[in-house]
Amino acid sequence: MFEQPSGAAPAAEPAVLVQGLRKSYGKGSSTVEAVRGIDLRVEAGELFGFLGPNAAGKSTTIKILCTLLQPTAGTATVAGHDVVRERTEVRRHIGLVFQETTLDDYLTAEQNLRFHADIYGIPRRLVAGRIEAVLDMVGLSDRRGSVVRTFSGGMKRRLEIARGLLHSPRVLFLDEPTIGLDPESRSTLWTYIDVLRRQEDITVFLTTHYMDEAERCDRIAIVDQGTVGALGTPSGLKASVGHDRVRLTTADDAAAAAVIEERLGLETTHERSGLVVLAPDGERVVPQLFELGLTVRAVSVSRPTLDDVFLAYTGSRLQERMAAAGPARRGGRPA
Ligand SMILES: Nc1ncnc2c1ncn2[C@@H]1O[C@H](COP(=O)(O)OP(=O)(O)OP(=O)(O)O)[C@@H](O)[C@H]1O
Repeated sequence: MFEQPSGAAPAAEPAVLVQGLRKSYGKGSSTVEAVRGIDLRVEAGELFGFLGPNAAGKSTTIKILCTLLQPTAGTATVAGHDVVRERTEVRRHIGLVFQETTLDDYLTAEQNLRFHADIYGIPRRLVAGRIEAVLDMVGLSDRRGSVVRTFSGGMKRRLEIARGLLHSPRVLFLDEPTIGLDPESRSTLWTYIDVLRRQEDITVFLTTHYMDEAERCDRIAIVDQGTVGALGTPSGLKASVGHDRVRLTTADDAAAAAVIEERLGLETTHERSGLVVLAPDGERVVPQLFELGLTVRAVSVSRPTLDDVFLAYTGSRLQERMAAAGPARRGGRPA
């Protein structure tokens, strides 16, 4: 029942395996069902994304996978270890970067990393080399001696990723890694995430509400109200919601619609912007429109986006939901 990543043979042991996962907070009438039965399988080496609006249950799921919360029901394994019964083993194999920063502002970048190396019991002879490697990976080697409070938001996030990688985890969890960063820092951070995926044999599991970040993933799960609405590759999910849209302005849109439907057998709709032709391959339709002898004044082709996928599977647009939640709701708990 689990969908495999395209092109890759399923590995013997998945990086993450979740079955029937549920989590409720509180008791009685104030119970919040944050996760309502999630199943998923993430293969080793994947960049897997959890895409969803505020309060969808993304952070709750990630916290369960990182052993920081106990599920109410269901099971989950990470790197082959049960998140409830084998917490120590799970923790040894994972790296975490959460929304809230947990760096010590008064220590240097290197001191923060050494502190982490001590906690994880990384053998002393390996520590210097490993610190060098992870700082290099996130482009902070030349700032190793600077105290963290002098860092920008983007640099801090990169240092946190370096720290998460220090003990060579098999799965790196990133909970909204670019939240609060400006567009340039977001883009820089993604450059480094790409570098680390090339250099480390690692699975990355991330949560996001940004469509462009979801596009970068090998596969994504669309999460809403504690359940997975859809799961697949970004291109597969987009293909699953249907057709390209060819927008047209003609001398007579009603007459054009009739000709297109009759001669090309394609469905049309009228929108404020003009006539829209729905076609499996929009680019092929454009020359056919001219061959029909229509007086076309403007034409454009657009493909379904992940936002269209989100709409198809949840009944509303992600950005509308985020806007409705408001800036004060970001990362917050229920009022
Ligand atoms: N400690 C808690 N106590 C009570 N309710 C909680 C707690 N943590 C989360 N919730 C509730 O569980 C639901 C899911 O929250 P969660 O943080 O998992 O969502 P999310 O998708 O990560 O959202 P965000 O993008 O805002 O971080 C929300 O209704 C939230 O208010």
